[in-house]
Amino acid sequence: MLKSFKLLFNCNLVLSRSCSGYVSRMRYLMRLKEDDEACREALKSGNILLYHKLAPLLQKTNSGVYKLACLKTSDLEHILEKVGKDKHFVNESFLLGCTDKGQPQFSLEVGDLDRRALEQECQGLFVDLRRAFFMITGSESALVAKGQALLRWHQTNGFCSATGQPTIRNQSGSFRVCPSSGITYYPKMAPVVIVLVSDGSRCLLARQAMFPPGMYSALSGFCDMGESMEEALHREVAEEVGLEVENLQYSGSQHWPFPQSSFMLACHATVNPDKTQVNIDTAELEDARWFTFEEITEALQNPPRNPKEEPPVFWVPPSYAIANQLIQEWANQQQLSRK
Ligand SMILES: NC(=O)C1=CN([C@@H]2O[C@H](COP(=O)(O)OP(=O)(O)OC[C@H]3O[C@@H](n4cnc5c(N)ncnc54)[C@H](OP(=O)(O)O)[C@@H]3O)[C@@H](O)[C@H]2O)C=CC1
Ligand SMILES: [Mg+2]
Repeated sequence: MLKSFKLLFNCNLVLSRSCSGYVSRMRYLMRLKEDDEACREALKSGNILLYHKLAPLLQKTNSGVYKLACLKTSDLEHILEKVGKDKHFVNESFLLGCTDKGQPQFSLEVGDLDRRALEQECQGLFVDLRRAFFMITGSESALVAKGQALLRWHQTNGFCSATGQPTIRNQSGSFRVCPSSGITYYPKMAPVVIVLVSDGSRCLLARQAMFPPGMYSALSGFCDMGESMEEALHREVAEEVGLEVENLQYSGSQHWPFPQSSFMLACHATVNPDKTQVNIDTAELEDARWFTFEEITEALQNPPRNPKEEPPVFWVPPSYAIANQLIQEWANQQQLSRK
């Protein structure tokens, strides 16, 4: 009894400590978003992710793998001066978040500066984001995507859509405002549903003509104005493959930076095993097919190393994509039900 009480007490202590750490970090970030002066101050001791025309800077570690480059602000000021730019340019950075230890993180676009000179000074490489996703670890993927998305949003929201006047950012970059109309613009994501449809023993994957050769993914589509996630899901499956789904089960969500920021809402769904005949909307999809557990397991176990150079006949999106999570979950569930 005493032992279990102690255990409970210790658990609560750990929970409340980690919780208060999380809460204080979120409150700190909230203050940086609201207080320009505090944000400028935080930048001085922060880390900055660099992007050249939206391509993030990666650095090779001693062990030969690539990681996202996070430069100290003071180091970056020095580098900027070396490539002929005023060091105060760092103030153009946007706040992304903070590390577990409370160190603020920012992103900065340096597309106007000489790419090669910067790469040399930073001992790194600017890499297209899609390629970068194959080179860095999963935990860095969300941060690098967020950094790019925020930069892109600011680049395309420089003018008020009501007055045509330039909008002005706050220091953190959490909004832009039009001084003339008073309209405040906040960074936006477009909601997208993504669904893995199963008939009980197979799952349905599709490909668009623009996908890399051989890659099939779960069905997806943008939500229409005023639609719920469930309505969008039913509609997209009906539109794209002519099927009626049931038993929707929420799986998770993900911010997706391509081609603009999407907010992916991922679900599983089933169809009646007697009604699995697909009728493809060829304007949207090049192909849609039912895949067996064996085909899926093979694809999950053997992801292509370099899909551009040696595309396999069939492969699924890589692990950083939420489509991969859906496919993994489906395969795990199939495995359990076969035991
Ligand atoms: N993370 C993941 O695992 C996955 C992510 N995705 C992402 O999901 C998103 C949507 O997928 P997709 O199946 O192509 O979508 P849809 O099935 O809705 O098809 C795209 C269509 O939507 C139009 N469109 C483009 N942007 C928007 C918008 N913001 N709102 C409404 N309609 C729009 C396009 O028109 P137009 O003719 O102008 O191009 C195009 O006709 C994409 O960004 C894709 O990259 C998809 C699969 C997996
Ligand atoms: Mg679609």
